[in-house]
Amino acid sequence: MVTQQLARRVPLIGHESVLPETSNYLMSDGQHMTTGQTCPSNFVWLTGVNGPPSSLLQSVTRAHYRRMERKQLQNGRAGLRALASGGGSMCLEQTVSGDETPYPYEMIEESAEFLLSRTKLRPKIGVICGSGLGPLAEQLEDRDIFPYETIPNFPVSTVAGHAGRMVIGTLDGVPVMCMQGRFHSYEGYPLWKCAMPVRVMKLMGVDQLLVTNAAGGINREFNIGDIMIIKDHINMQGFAGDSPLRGRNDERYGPRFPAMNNAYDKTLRQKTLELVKDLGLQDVVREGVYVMLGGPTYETVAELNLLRVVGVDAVGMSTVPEVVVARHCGMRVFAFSLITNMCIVEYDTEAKASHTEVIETATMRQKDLQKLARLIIKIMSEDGYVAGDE
Ligand SMILES: O=P(O)(O)O[C@@H]1C[C@H](O)[C@@H](CO)O1
Ligand code: HPA
Repeated sequence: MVTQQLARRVPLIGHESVLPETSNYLMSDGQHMTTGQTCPSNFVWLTGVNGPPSSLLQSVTRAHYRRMERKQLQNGRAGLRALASGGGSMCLEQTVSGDETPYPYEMIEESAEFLLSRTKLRPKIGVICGSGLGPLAEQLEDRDIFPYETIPNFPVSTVAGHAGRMVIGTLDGVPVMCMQGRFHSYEGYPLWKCAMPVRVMKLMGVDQLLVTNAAGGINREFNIGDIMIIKDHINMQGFAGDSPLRGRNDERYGPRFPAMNNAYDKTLRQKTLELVKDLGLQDVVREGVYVMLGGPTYETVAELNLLRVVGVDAVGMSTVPEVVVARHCGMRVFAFSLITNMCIVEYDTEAKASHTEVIETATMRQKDLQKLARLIIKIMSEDGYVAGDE
């Protein structure tokens, strides 16, 4: 409460190096600083608009600082860390690289505990719904629904076709937690933040993950509406030095250098391929290699030609960070792409890739996608995989 009032009442006024007039500053680590002392160089001051809100500021505790920090991170204005307050001012440390630092274990734990304390279900299977694939979550029964903005430390979805809710419920009696909407790096989120919900799932007890996405078909044998089971990926952003695991490694999740061969579980793929016949989907289900590009632009003809040469079957803008984080913490992963459009590889055409086409194809294929998702969840639950089983 106090932090919200602060956020509204105190504008940013600029940089100072010496503490202003008020004599006693409470540091976020519980220490005091006094007038004339020099603050560390990266900081800014907040000062009351209509006179000093001193009683308000003095009542700001360390917990409030932390909450404010999270608000700043969530609002995308990461990098402001409460350092000291007193009288009419508050000193905020500017951590310029703040948003590059993955959330500490405790913040992920806080999100997990928030959800666990509000649902009776204990899902061991997680699902991430891609663009236009959110209706999968409508299939769940006994649902507890959590809009992302209500979950501590969660980013928010900003893309059409991504509702932005965590839905926990049962599918054919199996408890499942389902992200109805995901986060992409083109929305401005660092890769670790795109994938942070996977760690929340992990701390809630999830050990198998079904990841879905919409993708453009590069393989010329594919058709719009096909479903490609992902057998491998090319982590293009990894080539450029970015990774959701970049930064200090937390061994509580997994090792510094996780293997990424067999990222997409072979047993699950084989069983699914055997059983799609029973769903009548054998003619539309394929296997292939997915590449993630950063987006939000769709690809140029030259880029698509390059991707085909290196063995890519479908191209998208997601999934890889989530899979990397899931594999790092020992989850078993199955992923599929809905081929929502065929990539345009001719120069001489007026045709254009569009998100409208992506959503329309996804809407058209909902029923089959739901059948397939049910099948995969059944296979996962009957297998009874426990993290680390491999
Ligand atoms: O979230 P996914 O990967 O399913 O969404 C794809 C990639 C872009 O977000 C969008 C482009 O149309 O669809
Ligand atoms: N390219 C990249 N991402 C996509 C596409 C595409 O053609 N279709 C759906 N997501």
